[in-house]
Amino acid sequence: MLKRLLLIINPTSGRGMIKDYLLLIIKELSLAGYEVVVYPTKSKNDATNKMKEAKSYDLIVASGGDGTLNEVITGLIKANANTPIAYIPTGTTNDFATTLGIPKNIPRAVKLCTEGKIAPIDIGQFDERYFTYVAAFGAFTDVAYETPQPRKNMLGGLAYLIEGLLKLPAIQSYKCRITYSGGVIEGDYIFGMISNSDSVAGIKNAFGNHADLSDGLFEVTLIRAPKNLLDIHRILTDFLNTTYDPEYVVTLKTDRITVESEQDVKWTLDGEDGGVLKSVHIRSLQHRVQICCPKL
Ligand SMILES: Nc1ncnc2c1ncn2[C@@H]1O[C@H](COP(=O)(O)OP(=O)(O)OP(=O)(O)O)[C@@H](O)[C@H]1O
Repeated sequence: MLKRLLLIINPTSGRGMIKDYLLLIIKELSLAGYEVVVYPTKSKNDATNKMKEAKSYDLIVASGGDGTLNEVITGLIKANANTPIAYIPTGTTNDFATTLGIPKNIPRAVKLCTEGKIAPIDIGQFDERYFTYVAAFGAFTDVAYETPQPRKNMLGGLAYLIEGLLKLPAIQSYKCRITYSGGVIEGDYIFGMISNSDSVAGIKNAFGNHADLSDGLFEVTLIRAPKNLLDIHRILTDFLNTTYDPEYVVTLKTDRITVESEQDVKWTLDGEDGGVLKSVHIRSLQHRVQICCPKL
Protein backbone atom coordinates (compact mmCIF):
# COMPACT_ATOMS: atom_id res chain seq x y z
CA MET A 1 0.00 0.00 0.00
CA LEU A 2 1.20 3.52 -0.81
CA LYS A 3 2.29 5.73 2.08
CA ARG A 4 0.25 8.92 2.46
CA LEU A 5 1.86 12.36 2.23
CA LEU A 6 0.25 15.76 2.85
CA LEU A 7 1.95 18.59 0.95
CA ILE A 8 0.98 21.97 2.46
CA ILE A 9 1.96 24.87 0.22
CA ASN A 10 1.78 28.59 0.99
CA PRO A 11 1.45 30.06 -2.54
CA THR A 12 2.12 33.62 -1.27
CA SER A 13 5.40 33.05 0.58
CA GLY A 14 8.71 34.30 -0.79
CA ARG A 15 8.56 35.32 -4.40
CA GLY A 16 5.84 32.83 -5.28
CA MET A 17 8.50 30.73 -7.05
CA ILE A 18 6.97 27.51 -5.78
CA LYS A 19 4.49 27.60 -8.69
CA ASP A 20 7.31 26.78 -11.16
CA TYR A 21 8.30 23.69 -9.17
CA LEU A 22 4.97 22.17 -8.24
CA LEU A 23 5.00 19.38 -10.85
CA LEU A 24 8.58 18.44 -10.07
CA ILE A 25 7.80 18.27 -6.34
CA ILE A 26 4.73 16.06 -6.81
CA LYS A 27 6.58 13.80 -9.26
CA GLU A 28 9.59 13.32 -6.96
CA LEU A 29 7.42 12.59 -3.92
CA SER A 30 5.26 10.15 -5.91
CA LEU A 31 8.33 8.34 -7.25
CA ALA A 32 9.50 7.91 -3.65
CA GLY A 33 6.37 5.83 -3.00
CA TYR A 34 3.89 8.35 -1.64
CA GLU A 35 0.30 9.10 -2.50
CA VAL A 36 0.47 12.91 -2.47
CA VAL A 37 -2.38 15.13 -1.26
CA VAL A 38 -1.67 18.79 -2.18
CA TYR A 39 -3.15 21.54 -0.03
CA PRO A 40 -2.50 25.20 -1.00
CA THR A 41 -3.18 27.45 2.01
CA LYS A 42 -5.87 30.08 1.51
CA SER A 43 -5.34 32.40 4.48
CA LYS A 44 -3.56 32.87 7.78
CA ASN A 45 -3.85 29.80 10.10
CA ASP A 46 -5.23 27.64 7.29
CA ALA A 47 -2.18 25.35 7.55
CA THR A 48 -2.79 24.92 11.30
CA ASN A 49 -6.43 23.92 10.68
CA LYS A 50 -5.47 21.46 7.95
CA MET A 51 -3.11 19.74 10.38
CA LYS A 52 -6.14 18.39 12.28
CA GLU A 53 -5.81 15.51 9.76
CA ALA A 54 -2.08 15.03 10.50
CA LYS A 55 -2.50 11.61 12.14
CA SER A 56 -3.82 10.08 8.92
CA TYR A 57 -0.58 10.79 7.02
CA ASP A 58 2.87 9.15 7.09
CA LEU A 59 4.71 12.36 6.21
CA ILE A 60 3.81 16.06 6.14
CA VAL A 61 5.76 18.28 3.73
CA ALA A 62 5.50 22.02 4.42
CA SER A 63 6.43 24.44 1.64
CA GLY A 64 6.65 28.15 2.51
CA GLY A 65 8.56 30.42 4.85
CA ASP A 66 9.15 30.36 8.59
CA GLY A 67 5.54 31.48 9.20
CA THR A 68 4.16 28.49 7.29
CA LEU A 69 6.41 26.03 9.12
CA ASN A 70 5.24 27.58 12.41
CA GLU A 71 1.59 27.09 11.45
CA VAL A 72 2.18 23.47 10.42
CA ILE A 73 4.05 22.64 13.66
CA THR A 74 1.40 24.45 15.75
CA GLY A 75 -1.29 22.34 14.04
CA LEU A 76 0.69 19.14 14.66
CA ILE A 77 0.98 19.86 18.40
CA LYS A 78 -2.67 20.91 18.71
CA ALA A 79 -3.70 17.67 16.97
CA ASN A 80 -1.52 15.77 19.46
CA ALA A 81 0.15 14.11 16.46
CA ASN A 82 3.74 12.91 15.91
CA THR A 83 3.80 12.59 12.12
CA PRO A 84 7.30 13.48 10.80
CA ILE A 85 7.61 16.83 9.02
CA ALA A 86 9.78 17.67 6.01
CA TYR A 87 10.29 21.23 4.82
CA ILE A 88 10.81 22.90 1.44
CA PRO A 89 11.87 26.48 2.26
CA THR A 90 10.35 28.98 -0.17
CA GLY A 91 10.00 32.03 2.12
CA THR A 92 11.88 35.31 2.23
CA THR A 93 14.51 34.61 4.87
CA ASN A 94 14.00 30.92 5.79
CA ASP A 95 15.88 31.28 9.06
CA PHE A 96 15.04 27.87 10.40
CA ALA A 97 16.02 26.09 7.17
CA THR A 98 19.47 27.71 7.52
CA THR A 99 19.79 26.30 11.04
CA LEU A 100 18.56 22.84 10.00
CA GLY A 101 20.92 22.78 7.00
CA ILE A 102 18.02 22.40 4.54
CA PRO A 103 19.02 23.70 1.07
CA LYS A 104 17.19 26.72 -0.41
CA ASN A 105 17.50 25.06 -3.81
CA ILE A 106 14.04 23.55 -4.30
CA PRO A 107 14.94 20.31 -6.18
CA ARG A 108 17.61 19.55 -3.53
CA ALA A 109 15.20 20.32 -0.70
CA VAL A 110 12.63 17.96 -2.28
CA LYS A 111 15.21 15.13 -2.46
CA LEU A 112 15.92 15.68 1.22
CA CYS A 113 12.23 15.18 2.04
CA THR A 114 12.56 11.50 1.11
CA GLU A 115 16.28 10.85 1.65
CA GLY A 116 17.05 12.86 4.80
CA LYS A 117 17.10 11.57 8.36
CA ILE A 118 14.29 12.18 10.81
CA ALA A 119 15.57 13.87 13.98
CA PRO A 120 13.79 15.27 17.04
CA ILE A 121 13.85 19.02 17.67
CA ASP A 122 12.65 21.16 20.58
CA ILE A 123 9.69 23.50 20.20
CA GLY A 124 8.96 26.61 22.27
CA GLN A 125 5.64 26.93 24.04
CA PHE A 126 4.65 30.60 24.45
CA ASP A 127 1.58 30.60 26.72
CA GLU A 128 -0.93 28.71 24.52
CA ARG A 129 1.05 29.26 21.30
CA TYR A 130 4.18 27.69 19.83
CA PHE A 131 7.35 28.80 18.07
CA THR A 132 9.93 26.79 16.19
CA TYR A 133 12.93 29.08 16.47
CA VAL A 134 12.36 32.49 18.00
CA ALA A 135 10.18 34.57 20.30
CA ALA A 136 11.38 38.17 20.56
CA PHE A 137 10.38 41.60 21.76
CA GLY A 138 11.58 45.17 21.35
CA ALA A 139 13.83 46.86 18.80
CA PHE A 140 13.86 45.25 15.33
CA THR A 141 11.12 42.74 16.16
CA ASP A 142 8.12 44.68 14.83
CA VAL A 143 9.96 44.94 11.54
CA ALA A 144 9.28 41.37 10.43
CA TYR A 145 5.53 41.75 10.17
CA GLU A 146 5.35 45.49 9.50
CA THR A 147 7.55 45.25 6.42
CA PRO A 148 5.18 44.96 3.46
CA GLN A 149 5.47 41.67 1.56
CA PRO A 150 6.51 43.26 -1.79
CA ARG A 151 9.30 45.09 0.01
CA LYS A 152 10.37 41.89 1.79
CA ASN A 153 10.38 40.10 -1.55
CA MET A 154 12.50 42.85 -3.08
CA LEU A 155 15.03 43.13 -0.24
CA GLY A 156 14.99 39.60 1.16
CA GLY A 157 16.64 39.15 4.56
CA LEU A 158 18.22 42.60 4.53
CA ALA A 159 14.77 44.19 4.73
CA TYR A 160 14.44 43.44 8.44
CA LEU A 161 17.76 44.96 9.36
CA ILE A 162 17.33 48.10 7.28
CA GLU A 163 13.84 48.73 8.61
CA GLY A 164 15.15 48.17 12.15
CA LEU A 165 18.03 50.59 11.77
CA LEU A 166 15.67 53.24 10.41
CA LYS A 167 13.66 52.96 13.62
CA LEU A 168 16.61 53.33 16.03
CA PRO A 169 15.97 57.00 16.96
CA ALA A 170 12.56 56.03 18.35
CA ILE A 171 13.90 53.09 20.35
CA GLN A 172 11.76 52.07 23.34
CA SER A 173 12.88 50.23 26.46
CA TYR A 174 10.88 47.86 28.68
CA LYS A 175 11.32 47.51 32.43
CA CYS A 176 11.26 43.72 32.83
CA ARG A 177 11.47 41.09 35.52
CA ILE A 178 12.85 37.91 34.02
CA THR A 179 12.57 34.61 35.86
CA TYR A 180 14.45 31.63 34.41
CA SER A 181 15.83 28.29 35.62
CA GLY A 182 19.00 30.04 36.90
CA GLY A 183 17.36 32.86 38.86
CA VAL A 184 15.72 36.25 38.46
CA ILE A 185 17.06 39.36 36.72
CA GLU A 186 15.53 42.79 36.43
CA GLY A 187 16.36 45.74 34.23
CA ASP A 188 15.48 48.00 31.32
CA TYR A 189 15.82 46.21 28.01
CA ILE A 190 15.38 47.36 24.42
CA PHE A 191 15.46 43.84 22.97
CA GLY A 192 14.90 40.30 24.14
CA MET A 193 15.20 37.09 22.14
CA ILE A 194 14.42 33.53 23.22
CA SER A 195 15.64 31.35 20.41
CA ASN A 196 16.51 27.86 19.27
CA SER A 197 18.28 28.71 16.02
CA ASP A 198 21.62 29.82 14.59
CA SER A 199 19.92 32.25 12.22
CA VAL A 200 17.44 34.97 13.16
CA ALA A 201 16.05 37.55 10.71
CA GLY A 202 18.56 36.34 8.14
CA ILE A 203 21.55 37.00 10.42
CA LYS A 204 23.68 33.99 11.39
CA ASN A 205 24.87 33.67 14.99
CA ALA A 206 24.02 37.31 15.63
CA PHE A 207 24.99 37.09 19.31
CA GLY A 208 27.55 34.28 19.19
CA ASN A 209 25.04 31.84 20.72
CA HIS A 210 25.26 28.40 19.12
CA ALA A 211 22.00 26.52 19.29
CA ASP A 212 21.62 22.81 19.98
CA LEU A 213 18.13 22.14 18.62
CA SER A 214 17.44 19.13 20.84
CA ASP A 215 19.05 19.95 24.22
CA GLY A 216 15.78 21.21 25.73
CA LEU A 217 17.33 24.67 26.21
CA PHE A 218 16.73 28.09 24.67
CA GLU A 219 19.45 30.61 23.98
CA VAL A 220 18.35 33.91 25.53
CA THR A 221 19.75 37.30 24.52
CA LEU A 222 18.80 40.58 26.22
CA ILE A 223 20.08 44.03 25.27
CA ARG A 224 20.04 46.60 28.05
CA ALA A 225 18.66 50.07 27.32
CA PRO A 226 21.43 52.44 26.18
CA LYS A 227 21.71 55.56 28.35
CA ASN A 228 23.15 57.81 25.65
CA LEU A 229 24.29 57.98 22.03
CA LEU A 230 27.71 56.57 22.94
CA ASP A 231 26.03 53.44 24.38
CA ILE A 232 24.00 53.03 21.15
CA HIS A 233 27.21 53.30 19.15
CA ARG A 234 28.89 50.65 21.38
CA ILE A 235 25.98 48.24 21.04
CA LEU A 236 25.93 48.59 17.24
CA THR A 237 29.72 48.16 17.03
CA ASP A 238 29.48 45.04 19.22
CA PHE A 239 26.72 43.76 16.98
CA LEU A 240 28.83 44.24 13.84
CA ASN A 241 31.99 42.76 15.44
CA THR A 242 30.15 39.93 17.23
CA THR A 243 31.95 40.74 20.50
CA TYR A 244 29.58 41.50 23.35
CA ASP A 245 30.04 43.55 26.48
CA PRO A 246 28.03 41.88 29.27
CA GLU A 247 27.17 45.37 30.50
CA TYR A 248 24.93 45.75 27.44
CA VAL A 249 24.26 42.24 26.21
CA VAL A 250 23.10 39.45 28.54
CA THR A 251 23.18 35.88 27.20
CA LEU A 252 22.02 32.75 29.01
CA LYS A 253 20.54 29.29 28.45
CA THR A 254 17.38 28.00 30.09
CA ASP A 255 14.53 25.54 29.58
CA ARG A 256 11.87 27.99 30.83
CA ILE A 257 11.51 31.73 31.19
CA THR A 258 8.87 34.18 32.35
CA VAL A 259 9.01 37.78 31.13
CA GLU A 260 6.95 40.29 33.10
CA SER A 261 6.67 44.03 32.54
CA GLU A 262 4.40 46.83 33.74
CA GLN A 263 4.28 48.01 30.13
CA ASP A 264 2.66 46.32 27.14
CA VAL A 265 5.35 44.35 25.34
CA LYS A 266 4.96 43.62 21.65
CA TRP A 267 6.23 40.14 20.70
CA THR A 268 6.98 38.32 17.46
CA LEU A 269 6.93 34.54 17.07
CA ASP A 270 8.96 33.08 14.20
CA GLY A 271 8.84 36.48 12.48
CA GLU A 272 5.05 36.86 12.74
CA ASP A 273 2.94 38.98 15.10
CA GLY A 274 3.05 37.45 18.60
CA GLY A 275 0.65 39.87 20.30
CA VAL A 276 1.00 42.54 23.00
CA LEU A 277 1.46 41.16 26.53
CA LYS A 278 2.49 42.22 30.04
CA SER A 279 3.47 38.71 31.10
CA VAL A 280 4.39 35.56 29.21
CA HIS A 281 5.50 32.05 30.21
CA ILE A 282 7.79 30.28 27.78
CA ARG A 283 9.02 26.71 28.07
CA SER A 284 10.86 24.25 25.90
CA LEU A 285 9.04 21.14 24.69
CA GLN A 286 12.07 18.91 24.26
CA HIS A 287 12.07 16.60 21.19
CA ARG A 288 8.41 17.51 20.45
CA VAL A 289 8.69 17.40 16.65
CA GLN A 290 10.32 14.88 14.31
CA ILE A 291 11.80 16.81 11.40
CA CYS A 292 13.61 15.69 8.27
CA CYS A 293 17.17 17.08 8.05
CA PRO A 294 20.34 16.30 6.08
CA LYS A 295 22.31 13.20 7.07
CA LEU A 296 25.65 14.23 8.61
N1 LIG B 1 -3.25 32.13 0.54
C1 LIG B 1 -2.73 32.98 1.43
N2 LIG B 1 -2.90 34.31 1.29
C2 LIG B 1 -2.34 35.20 2.14
N3 LIG B 1 -1.56 34.83 3.20
C3 LIG B 1 -1.35 33.52 3.39
C4 LIG B 1 -1.92 32.52 2.51
N4 LIG B 1 -1.51 31.31 2.96
C5 LIG B 1 -0.75 31.53 4.06
N5 LIG B 1 -0.65 32.85 4.34
C6 LIG B 1 0.12 33.53 5.41
O1 LIG B 1 1.34 34.05 4.86
C7 LIG B 1 2.16 34.42 5.96
C8 LIG B 1 3.64 34.46 5.59
O2 LIG B 1 4.08 33.21 5.27
P1 LIG B 1 5.60 32.72 5.38
O3 LIG B 1 6.23 33.19 6.63
O4 LIG B 1 5.59 31.27 5.13
O5 LIG B 1 6.29 33.43 4.13
P2 LIG B 1 7.34 34.61 4.05
O6 LIG B 1 6.91 35.75 4.96
O7 LIG B 1 7.53 34.93 2.62
O8 LIG B 1 8.67 33.92 4.56
P3 LIG B 1 9.65 34.17 5.80
O9 LIG B 1 8.84 34.08 7.06
O10 LIG B 1 10.68 33.07 5.69
O11 LIG B 1 10.23 35.52 5.60
C9 LIG B 1 1.80 33.43 7.07
O12 LIG B 1 1.37 34.17 8.19
C10 LIG B 1 0.61 32.63 6.50
O13 LIG B 1 -0.41 32.46 7.44
